[in-house]
Amino acid sequence: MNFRLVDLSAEEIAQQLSVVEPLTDSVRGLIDAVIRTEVDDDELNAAREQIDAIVARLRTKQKPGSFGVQFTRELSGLSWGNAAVGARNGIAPPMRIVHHEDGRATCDVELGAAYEGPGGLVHGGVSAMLIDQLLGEAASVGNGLPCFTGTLTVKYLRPTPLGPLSMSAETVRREGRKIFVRGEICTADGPTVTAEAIMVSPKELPSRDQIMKLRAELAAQDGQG
Ligand SMILES: CCCCCCCC(=O)SCCNC(=O)CCNC(=O)[C@H](O)C(C)(C)COP(=O)(O)OP(=O)(O)OC[C@H]1O[C@@H](n2cnc3c(N)ncnc32)[C@H](O)[C@@H]1OP(=O)(O)O
Repeated sequence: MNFRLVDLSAEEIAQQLSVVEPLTDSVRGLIDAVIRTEVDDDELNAAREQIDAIVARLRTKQKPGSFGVQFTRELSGLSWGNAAVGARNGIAPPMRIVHHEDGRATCDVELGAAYEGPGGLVHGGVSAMLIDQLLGEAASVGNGLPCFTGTLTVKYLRPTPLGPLSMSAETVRREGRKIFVRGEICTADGPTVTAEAIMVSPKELPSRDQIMKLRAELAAQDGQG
């Protein structure tokens, strides 16, 4: 797993997010506009040239590979490339704000044209991804144990319309490193999707000793700087 410590304060993270989140929203706007625009072919070609120029501008300085998951010294995870919730990922549905209360995770999301499967309806794989993420967060944050999805079972009760949706997830029980969770996606008329999962906290997570060693290395770098 691509795991890295970064030396950023809460203020520095907030500052970076204040720049990155509007950029990601603009990318989401671009994706939506490309799907729905009715301008003519000349306009489409002109738009493509402008988009290619922006891509070239961003590529002048770029990380190799993926964003990975960076952790602060306080061990907050910055998974900004994440497919479901990445702050820098315009493909990720806009579901970054997740509330945790009494072991229950809840989240509101509004899905537009980019998430369509059947006409006017949410793609089943998108529903599975959204609920998988929330189930994982309920298991991980609710139990203080970082978890991977072991088994995910999704039941599509009725079609999920594009538009505003609310989601919830909670832990049902825990057996050692296995956390059994359940959740649902709802419209104002009630659930459209229910899901159950077994989330497993991997035995090969970086140990506390490894994390402390990385923190000590960062502190030593500070001393040299
Ligand atoms: C805030 C964070 C939100 C996170 C949301 C993340 C959502 C994701 O997308 S995660 C990515 C998708 N998932 C994966 O890629 C997982 C791939 N699989 C793996 O990495 C491993 O197989 C993993 C971590 C599931 C288990 O590995 P490991 O720690 O070696 O488990 P292992 O020691 O064999 O088994 C531990 C227990 O879990 C059970 N178990 C193992 N794999 C599974 C499974 N796939 N499903 C159900 N149970 C399982 C075992 O039976 C065992 O149970 P028991 O203790 O009762 O005998």
